[in-house]
Amino acid sequence: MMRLDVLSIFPEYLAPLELSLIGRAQDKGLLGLTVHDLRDWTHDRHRTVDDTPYGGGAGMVMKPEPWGEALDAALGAADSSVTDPTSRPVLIVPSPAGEVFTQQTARELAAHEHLVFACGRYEGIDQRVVDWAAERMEVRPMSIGDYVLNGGEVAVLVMVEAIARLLPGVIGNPESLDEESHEDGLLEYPVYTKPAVWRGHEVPAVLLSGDHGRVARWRRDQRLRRTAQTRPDLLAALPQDSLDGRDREV
Ligand SMILES: N#Cc1c(-c2ccc3cc[nH]c3c2)n[nH]c1N
Repeated sequence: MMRLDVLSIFPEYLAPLELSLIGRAQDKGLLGLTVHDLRDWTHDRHRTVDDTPYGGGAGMVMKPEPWGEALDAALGAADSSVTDPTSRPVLIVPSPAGEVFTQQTARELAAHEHLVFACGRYEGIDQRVVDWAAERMEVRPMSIGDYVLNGGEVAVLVMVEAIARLLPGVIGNPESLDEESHEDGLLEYPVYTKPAVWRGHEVPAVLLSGDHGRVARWRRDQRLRRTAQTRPDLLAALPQDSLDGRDREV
């Protein structure tokens, strides 16, 4: 069972992870999620987690001491002598300066036994926390996209959902993971359900034909057209042998 620990000064921000698929996966014992309040590792009356930046500048920086104690607790008796990389904890630090989180990243991280997420706020976490942690475990500063958020919690919601849904048993029908956007480099095909006509818009006739071969070819064509139109960069990145000659004529 994968273990996920999330450290934040706003633990209630992670409440949505108790819902739906992720919540049911926890109930089924497919993953273990613990959200920690970073302030539990402060020792002053005001439960202080931030201070002014060395070198001056606007805003505040998150103090290293609470993070050090919180990570000690989250890592517990993590056995640093373990050689299998997927058995060692990974510390994921949401940051606009991190590597971009993609479906490939989600697949990689879904293979690990223990992920720890450190949600920063203010101007960020004192860099020494990352440097200290990197002496003990894999540390991956991670960005969910080229825009600026106010903290790491939203990014953790995104990453945990993208990772957890790949774990065996979390998604009811694992076949629904196939042909999803970004799973194999192409965008997904358009989907339709009843009624056959809605506000003058008809379902494509091929989908009513009962000819599974034709439907499969149509869906493949739609994926290629959509990708070429909306994300040509993804087409360009596809391995040469993944598109047959016909595909290239899209
Ligand atoms: N991941 C990610 C982020 C962030 C981010 C993450 C953490 C903090 C802590 C203070 N400000 C933050 C912004 N902004 N944009 C992204 N893609």
